[in-house]
Amino acid sequence: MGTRASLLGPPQPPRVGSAPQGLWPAWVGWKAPLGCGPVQIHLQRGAQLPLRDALGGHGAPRQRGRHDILGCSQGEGSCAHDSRAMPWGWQPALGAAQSCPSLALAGPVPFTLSRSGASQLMSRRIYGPIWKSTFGHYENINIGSPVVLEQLLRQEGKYPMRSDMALWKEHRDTRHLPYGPFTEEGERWYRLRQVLNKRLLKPSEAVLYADAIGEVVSDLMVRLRDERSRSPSGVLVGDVANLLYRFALEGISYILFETRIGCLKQQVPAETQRFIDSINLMFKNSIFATVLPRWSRKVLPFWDRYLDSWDTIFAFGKTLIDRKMVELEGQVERGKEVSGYLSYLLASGRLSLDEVYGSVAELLLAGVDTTSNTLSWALYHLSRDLGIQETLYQELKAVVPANRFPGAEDIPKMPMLRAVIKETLRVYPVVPTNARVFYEKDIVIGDYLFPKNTLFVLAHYAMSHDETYFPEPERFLPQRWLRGHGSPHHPFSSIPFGYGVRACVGRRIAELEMHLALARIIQAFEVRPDPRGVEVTSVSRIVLVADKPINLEFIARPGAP
Ligand code: HEM
Repeated sequence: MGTRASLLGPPQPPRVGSAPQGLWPAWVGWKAPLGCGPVQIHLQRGAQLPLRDALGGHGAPRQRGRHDILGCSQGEGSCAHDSRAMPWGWQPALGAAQSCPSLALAGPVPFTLSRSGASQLMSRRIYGPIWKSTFGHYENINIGSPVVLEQLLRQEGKYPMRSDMALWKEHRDTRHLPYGPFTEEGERWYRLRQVLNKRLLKPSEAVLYADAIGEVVSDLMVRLRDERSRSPSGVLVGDVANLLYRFALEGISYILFETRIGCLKQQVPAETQRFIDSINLMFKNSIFATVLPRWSRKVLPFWDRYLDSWDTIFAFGKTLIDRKMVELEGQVERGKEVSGYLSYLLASGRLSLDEVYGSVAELLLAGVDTTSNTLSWALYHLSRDLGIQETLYQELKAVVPANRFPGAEDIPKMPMLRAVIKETLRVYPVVPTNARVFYEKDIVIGDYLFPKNTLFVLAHYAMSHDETYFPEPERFLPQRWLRGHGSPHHPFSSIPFGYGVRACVGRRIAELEMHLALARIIQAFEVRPDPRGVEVTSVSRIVLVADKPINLEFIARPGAP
């Protein structure tokens, strides 16, 4: 049955150590080896046809042109493909002068990786809606069309798998810790998600955290005013992503632990700072663990540092959870009703205490860079398009009286506010590449059958920048999401929170945080660009981040509460 057909894709990169298929199985901008050639893949049915012919009627592979365009001629140049699977298909790209807030403390790392989704776009343009790429011995099938993506994702089974997260699992296995929602698979994952989803995923349940988030937003505003007043002009805030990182970490910690951890204090508590440093160290050292051969773990310090930083992350969570346990026991003894997410998890009786430790650590990690970077991009664009910002401000003024702050009940009445976040996530899908492995069954797309365990890489950046669905895709136009405006787009063309039962569990919390914070900032300030006119672009580093600090001016609005 199995036959070989040429499938377009970049040439074979060299092997760099024993990149595990998992956390970041493949990500370094690699040098093209001698003898770049068309990549072969086993396909069944429709034998001998290039896959792109079957899908879109494109012509035969333009092998030479492909190499020229990708700067991948024999023996020189480097192909920095985005299309390799990461934690969720993410790619870290460290080494630029500025860094993602969570990585900033770790200092520069000697790797420079892919710039934004440009290479995804390039590959999609050259190869069509679906193409193959390889890294070491890993073969990826890249999906760059929402039509094909829909065909693929509609075939998901009950237990979808993103990628095998081997590196994270290694830590849990070494330390005998349970897996969380990212690392767990199959039936056990399903059971975990059923518990975690409750009290997080339904909009009506997420809204219960509005007061907690409002409290953290108030502290963000205090910090923002403080930083601004300390600038020479009295209005400039440098590196807003850093401030928003502290906001997002405080917000998600407050929701998860029902405890404030002091990220927005002028002096961050030492315990919290150690925890923040450990997140950075974990990401940094996992990069070494991905690219360096296994034997080097015994002779170089990165592996121990990787494990140690995870231990600190878990220990931080464990301390807060244990503290809460004691508090809860007291409350239950006094016959008091318990509320809050952690209380719910602990009281549900459906997770062991160990499972709660494992899940909370992974929820915490997922909920910080994602929201803070999205908010930073939204502010960056609003500062550059004062017309859009004014429309948003007028909407806000019409809905929220000047004597109070915006609340969760106002959000449904503010379509422009929601459109700004949607458009931000379209232009900067914070997870630019996701992945799926269908381990339960073979997959049919068009005329082709992919054997089970094929790694599909979902090129979300390319899809949400496709002009077929989003005219002038590089322009920030929130109005395209407003009813009666803009052209219809394919439902799978921009899915920043993923799809189906494995989609983001924190979506509603993230949206609530972003909407409330943005509304409060715009209510209080007119946001203007850095007067030095610094142009910022995106780079893929685990999540899509700014390539340099975003500095913005915050001009107080008269009469703001
Ligand atoms: C702008 C904010 C966010 C974006 C764009 C985002 C995006 C995503 C995406 C694309 C996925 C993969 C979905 C899939 O494979 O189909 C995901 C998974 C996940 N997200 Fe988020 N996320 C955000 C915020 C959050 C927050 C605040 C939390 C924590 C409360 C969170 C927790 C998670 C977890 C635990 C998973 C793994 C779910 C699983 O594998 O079952 N995310 N997110």
